[in-house]
Formats: sequence, C-alpha cells, structure tokens
Amino acid sequence: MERQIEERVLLVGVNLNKRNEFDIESSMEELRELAIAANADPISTVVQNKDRIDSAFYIGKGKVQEILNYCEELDIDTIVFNDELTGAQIRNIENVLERKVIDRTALILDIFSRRASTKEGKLQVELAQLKYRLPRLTGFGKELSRLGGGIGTRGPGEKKLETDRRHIENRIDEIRRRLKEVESVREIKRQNRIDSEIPIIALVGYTNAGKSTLFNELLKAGSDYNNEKDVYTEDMLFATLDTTLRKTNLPNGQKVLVIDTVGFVSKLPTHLIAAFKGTLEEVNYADVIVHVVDATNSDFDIQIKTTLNILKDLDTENKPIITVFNKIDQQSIEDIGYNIKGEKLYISAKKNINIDKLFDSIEIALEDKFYNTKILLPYNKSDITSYILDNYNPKKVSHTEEGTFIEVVLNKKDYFKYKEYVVK
Ligand SMILES: Nc1nc2c(ncn2[C@@H]2O[C@H](COP(=O)(O)OP(=O)(O)OP(=O)(O)O)[C@@H](O)[C@H]2O)c(=O)[nH]1
Ligand SMILES: [Mg+2]
Repeated sequence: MERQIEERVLLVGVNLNKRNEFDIESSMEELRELAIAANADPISTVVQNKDRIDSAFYIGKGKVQEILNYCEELDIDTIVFNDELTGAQIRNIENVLERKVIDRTALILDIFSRRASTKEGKLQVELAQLKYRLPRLTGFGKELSRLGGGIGTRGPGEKKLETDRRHIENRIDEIRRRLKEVESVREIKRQNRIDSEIPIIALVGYTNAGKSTLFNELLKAGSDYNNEKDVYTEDMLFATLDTTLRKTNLPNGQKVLVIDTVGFVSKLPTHLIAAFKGTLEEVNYADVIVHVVDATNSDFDIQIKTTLNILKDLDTENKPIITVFNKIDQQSIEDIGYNIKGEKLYISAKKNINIDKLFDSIEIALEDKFYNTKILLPYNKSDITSYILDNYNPKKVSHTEEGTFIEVVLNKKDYFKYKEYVVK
C-alpha cells in the first residue's frame, strides 16, 4: 500500500455562467469528490465569478493574492483548479503561491494512475500523463511539493514521472510500441469473440451510476455464477478503471458477454479519452448498450448528455440503447420525468428491482440474432449434440427413443446449419 499522504488541498473554480454546463456548485462538488478519490483532504473551496478566463492566471491576479492568504491561514499544501491550465498559468500561479498547483486534468490522471491495474491500462495512463506533461514542463516545480510527492507526481506503479523532455519523448515512443503489441493481442481475442457470435452487452454511464453493481447483478442470473468473481463497487468516483468482460447466460439460456466499463465524467481530459478509446472500443462491438443513469443525482440530465456525447465519439450510434434509471429504491419515478430516445427502465441494481424487466428487454433486443429452437438429434450425430451442449446453455435436454431432444436458443449461423434437425 502507498503511504497515506494527508495532502491539504484548496479547490478553486471560475463561474462563467455558461448554459448547458454543470452549475458551478455541482462542478465544484464533483471536484471535491475527485480530490477525495485521489486521497487528498479538500479543506476549502474558492469560486470567482468572471466573464472569461484570465490567460495569465486563470482567475484574476488579485484573487491569487487573496488565495495566498487562505493558503497560509489554512495550511494548504496544494491548490487544485477546476479546469485545465496552461504551463504558463501554472508557473505564474505557483510563483505567487509558492505551493504546488494542479488542475482538474492532472487530478483525474492521478486517480487513474493509482487505480489502473492491467498492463494496458497502466501504459495508457502513463501515456496520457506524459502527453499532458510535455507542453507544461516548465510549469511543474517539483520542489514546490511540500510533501515531496502527492497528486500529479505519481505514475502508474512505483515509477516517478519524468521531467526531462528528451526522456519523456523516448518513453512515449516506447509506450506506443508496447501498446501496439497489447492491442494486437486484443484484436485477436476480439476476432475470436466475433467468430463465436456470442452477443455482447455493454454497460456504460457516468461514474458512480451503478454500472459495476448492475454488472454483478446481471451475472448472478448466470448458471455458473460465483460471487468471488464480482467486480469492485464503491461509492466513489472512478471505482472501475479497466474494462471487465465476462461470459454468462441470460434467463432464456442464451450465452452472452457482459462488459463493465470505466465511468465518464464531465471535462474528461482529451488525452485520457484518446487513451481509453482503446478499452472503450469494446463498446463498438456491443450488440446492446445499457446506459446506466444515477436517478438520485440532481444533475443526471447533464450526466446523460455527457455520456451520450462520449458514446457518439465512439461511433455507437446505430446500436440499440436501453436507458436504465438506477437507484430507484431512493428516488420516486414521478420525479424523474426525463425524455430520452429508445427504451427506458427504472431499476435498482442494489435492491434487485426490475432486473427481470431489464433481462426481458435485453432478450428482445437480441431476438433477431437468435432463435428459440427445439432440436432432435439422432444418436449417431453425437458430435453435433456435444457441440451444442458445450457451446450453449440449453433450457431442456432429454433422451428419447429417436435421439437427444434439446430446447435451446441458437445463434443465426447454427440455427441454419442444423435446421434439418429442428422440430416444430
Ligand atoms: N441506493 C442505491 N445505491 C446503489 C444502487 N446501485 C448502486 N448503488 C451504489 O452506488 C455506488 C456506486 O456503484 P458502482 O456500481 O461502483 O458504480 P459505477 O457506475 O460502477 O461507478 P464507477 O466504476 O466509479 O464509474 C455504490 O455505493 C453502490 O452501492 C441502487 O440501486 N440503489
Ligand atoms: Mg464501476
């Protein structure tokens, strides 16, 4: 475990009063939760109303002086800004405050660097961190870190982030090469999955919506469910960072793959979106997308928009989307009243409310790719019988005089291949 650093942080934001954005209180609250997720201790918040961002200081220069007083009074180690800063802004502010200054992007990258667990995830986070750092090299005064570490100084694993341009460029090249290798392995696996024609259900949505909780709940219906394989869930932003993919079966017996994905957040750093496109690409191959929404969050409408925008970027527009308003155990349906295209359901992943309805909707969405089949295989066709028993989860198997009778949901390819054995 990493040594616990009690980094005392001050959160700073600018209220531009733009429409269609989070209101500033929600945005600052989200920044506070992000700071907690990075193990920091958010001590206080400062917001300035402004018409536009100051190009030299982000906030007004006078405000920076005011913040210096807070920093001394409150014994602040680090100041976290709610938007991405330029290298010059970081340098200018650090010169006045004589403390480490980081922005929302560095904060998010820091959380990701602590949590990424797969080889690919770690490489992607490091790449995103280095690309973020490259144009800001002069802005980072490592010596200003009063704790000798903390947010913005960590890389995945134990590695210290590099500060030398040439080293960074070399490291970026090396990571790119290594990522290519990992990607080619993933491409082979993906091709195998496409060939096996097992349909894919992808759970997507804003961070903390309940995707992982729903993932575990959906897998419970599977015939070989084992709770030791449950994924991690937590009331915290970015509990999940790596895509998890698991095989299971629907109540109708049909085999499926379910994927749990990283959550989205507003102002997701562009480098990180690029980096995580790799793992999110799995969503491109999904047959159904289940968009999980936290119905108890007062900003769920903006969270929906943020998610849909990122999905659009991923080229998933022609896929069926089922929107599930989750946490309905804590929110009345009448209060939701949100208009959205496609199918809507109200569920609780935690309290198992309406999960059966979600299964029905998923089965219907997959219907045209699959056939509810009754098949009778003579005993001299035992190779076909074994193939079906190995690859499907039949609803019923019985041995009759004429052969093995199987009731099963077959995929299109197999249905037509074995059509001569289908019984009405
Ligand atoms: N009351 C209530 N809480 C829920 C429900 N579903 C999930 N939660 C809680 O919401 C929090 C977040 O759940 P997760 O499943 O980790 O959410 P996630 O979408 O995977 O979040 P990230 O991986 O961080 O993006 C946890 O504390 C869950 O226990 C629900 O139906 N009702
Ligand atoms: Mg999760």
